[in-house]
Amino acid sequence: MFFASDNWAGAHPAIAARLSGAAGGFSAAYGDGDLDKAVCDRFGEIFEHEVAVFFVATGTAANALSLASYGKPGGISFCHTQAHVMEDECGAVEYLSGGGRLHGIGGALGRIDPGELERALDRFVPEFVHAGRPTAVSITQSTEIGTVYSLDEIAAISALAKRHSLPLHLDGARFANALVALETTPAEMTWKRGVDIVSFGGTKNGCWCAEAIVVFDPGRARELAFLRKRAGQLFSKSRFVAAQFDAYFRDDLWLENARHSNSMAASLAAAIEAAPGLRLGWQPQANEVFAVITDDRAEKLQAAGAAFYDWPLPAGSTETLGENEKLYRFVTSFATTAEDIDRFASLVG
Ligand SMILES: Cc1ncc(COP(=O)(O)O)c(C=O)c1O
Ligand SMILES: C[C@@H](O)[C@H](N)C(=O)O
Repeated sequence: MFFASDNWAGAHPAIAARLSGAAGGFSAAYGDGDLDKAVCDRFGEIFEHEVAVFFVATGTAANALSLASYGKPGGISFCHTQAHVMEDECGAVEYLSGGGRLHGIGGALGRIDPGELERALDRFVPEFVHAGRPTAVSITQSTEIGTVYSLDEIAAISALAKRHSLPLHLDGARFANALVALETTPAEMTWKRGVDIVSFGGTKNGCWCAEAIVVFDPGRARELAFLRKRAGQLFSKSRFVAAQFDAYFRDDLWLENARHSNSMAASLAAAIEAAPGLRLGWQPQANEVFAVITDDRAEKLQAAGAAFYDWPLPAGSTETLGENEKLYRFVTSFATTAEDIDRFASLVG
């Protein structure tokens, strides 16, 4: 019963097999191989748009390089106050953008509040050097607390960014989970709603180690090519990332994995709601479940083998924690089974 993170899950067997299958023979290196090109073309088909694609090793690299590619001296990227780029990337954005800053915007349940974003952006007077200057807006989809922006919410944030001539970045470490939750298409959830650049995550959804930056304006690609190399993120044997995405997209495995992961989260949430003395922090929309549990019961669950950990209450939460209660985060994955959920339910019942 490992609910600590989908980063704990292994690789899907089909992806592992494809990776091994790509091991033999020779292929041009550094992204110039036939498989690299075929997979990049596949990204274009999936997004229904001409794209430039850059494989990188981690979601942090994808986020930091995406925002750095729009960086300028005094640049500021706007993100949610509890965004991963703000709280869990060790200053990667600031470092790779040569000193760019992050400005946190509030909003309930992990989603940027458009009114707060508008007020923050309106405070910046062009060319007033002392304050620096906005360079990008970044949203996380699905968010760090398992919620999802609706298509209209993405469009509203994008409209604000565009009013200030800013690009919109989407941290899609869990892109597939959000996509199937909204039952929409990659095009509808990105460029058709004004998203300019995507950190496209595969690692948490069945890949060994496969992340990609997807750029809808190929004119910006040249900058990213140099930023990626300088960051040490250009794989020499990039065919092994391409092979993973080849299997990931084949027969819509990526969507099947995400649907399974989300459905396991819904089952886990139901088990929590049915359990005496436990309660959900909020309804999950993707593959992350947050629950309020007393310390003693959490300890018993962890002693029985359930891996999960406590999490700070999100901004805008109406939840109040009792003296011996904490909020805990549970993350499901393609590898979570119904037996895991049943075992958890039997322990909390
Ligand atoms: C929302 C979000 N974005 C980005 C990342 C970064 O991914 P990585 O840990 O591979 O750098 C994570 C990590 O799990 C994440 O949860
Ligand atoms: C750092 C931690 O939050 C990681 N991104 C996870 O989702 O497990």
